Amino acid sequence: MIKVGIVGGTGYTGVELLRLLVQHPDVQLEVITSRSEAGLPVADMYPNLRGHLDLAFSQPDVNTLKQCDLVFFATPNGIAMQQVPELLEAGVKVVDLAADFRLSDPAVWEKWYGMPHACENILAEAVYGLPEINRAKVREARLVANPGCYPTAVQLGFLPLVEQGLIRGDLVADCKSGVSGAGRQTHLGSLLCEASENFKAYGVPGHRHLPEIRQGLARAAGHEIGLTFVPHLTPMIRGIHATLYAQVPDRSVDLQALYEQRYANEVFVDVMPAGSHPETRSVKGSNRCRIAIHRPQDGDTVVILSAIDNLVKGAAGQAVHNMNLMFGLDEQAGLGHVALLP
Ligand SMILES: NC(=O)C1=CN([C@@H]2O[C@H](COP(=O)(O)OP(=O)(O)OC[C@H]3O[C@@H](n4cnc5c(N)ncnc54)[C@H](OP(=O)(O)O)[C@@H]3O)[C@@H](O)[C@H]2O)C=CC1
Ligand SMILES: CC(=O)N[C@@H](CCC(=O)OP(=O)(O)O)C(=O)O
Repeated sequence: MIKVGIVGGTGYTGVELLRLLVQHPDVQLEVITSRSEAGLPVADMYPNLRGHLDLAFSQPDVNTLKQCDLVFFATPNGIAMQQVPELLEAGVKVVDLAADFRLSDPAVWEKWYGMPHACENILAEAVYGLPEINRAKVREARLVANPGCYPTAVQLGFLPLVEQGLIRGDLVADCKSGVSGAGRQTHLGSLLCEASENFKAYGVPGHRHLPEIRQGLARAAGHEIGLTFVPHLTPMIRGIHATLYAQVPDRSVDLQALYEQRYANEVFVDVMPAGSHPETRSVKGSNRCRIAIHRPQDGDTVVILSAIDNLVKGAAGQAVHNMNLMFGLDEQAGLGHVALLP
């Protein structure tokens, strides 16, 4: 059994990790931290875990975490990078659900996250944990940077086009997220009266996922790619829906076949029949990304639709997938959940 710790067990991604890990055949949960709830049995706070987990929250303490084989950080940005060097030194593997190790250039990190990077020296060894691109590297990694939720949906949607060099001009990613994407901490925009019966764009001048998506697409293409990324907040709890636009002048390419071949061996990416409309509820609670390709009759514009659950494929599920790869387990272990519909 792999001994696992979670730093930040009271947040939405933390409790989603717990939901997945209590059902994982190869995992023993050792440590679940919370500064605010230390001492409280986890199942008292999250009754969905009653009967599945007999463990209390504890204060984050690096010496206790060193007893684990792997630690997930489900904490705000800037926390993991303060403890990761010591954990790696002690032989503990790490998956960070925050952004601390996603951007390879520390200057870009500082620009977008507003603080200097605490351990630039280990940035280079961190593997960007999108298994559909980096499976082999994740298998060898000690430190995995779990991708952001929007970057997961957008990169998986654009990758086959970008890898084949089929795109002309800039890309557009028009994305919508449920409110759980903002986390469990209190802030005005997440209140029922603010977020329900409402729909709005945000972060238009520049969202911190923009450099992450551009970095991933540039690596796939071998050169920089222009991208307009506009996130929106929708009145739902879970889910991301990305409507992606690309100029693909070459009409001779069978895009449906291209996508089907690219993801043929990817159990967590479902290329739907041509002309489908993936819905967020068709991935709710599951680790799937569902993708559909639309090629209108006229013009060069291709429209790709991509849907994920932000807390699963966009966070905790992808983190468990990465753990499975890092420990040579069945990739699907603990991730067999069918989406909740309706
Ligand atoms: N929500 C989402 O859809 C996604 C989130 N992410 C990322 O995952 C991370 C967690 O997100 P989410 O679960 O939504 O966040 P939440 O705000 O819901 O939870 C944050 C957790 O971190 C703990 N925490 C906060 N500060 C510290 C600290 N200084 N030291 C140790 N623990 C701390 C909190 O518990 P306590 O204060 O009691 O210690 C809490 O358990 C974030 O970096 C987020 O950007 C990534 C993809 C998707
Ligand atoms: C709806 C909402 O607020 N979503 C969050 C993004 C999700 C997130 O947690 O960011 P990371 O993936 O970088 O960790 C936001 O736009 O800031």
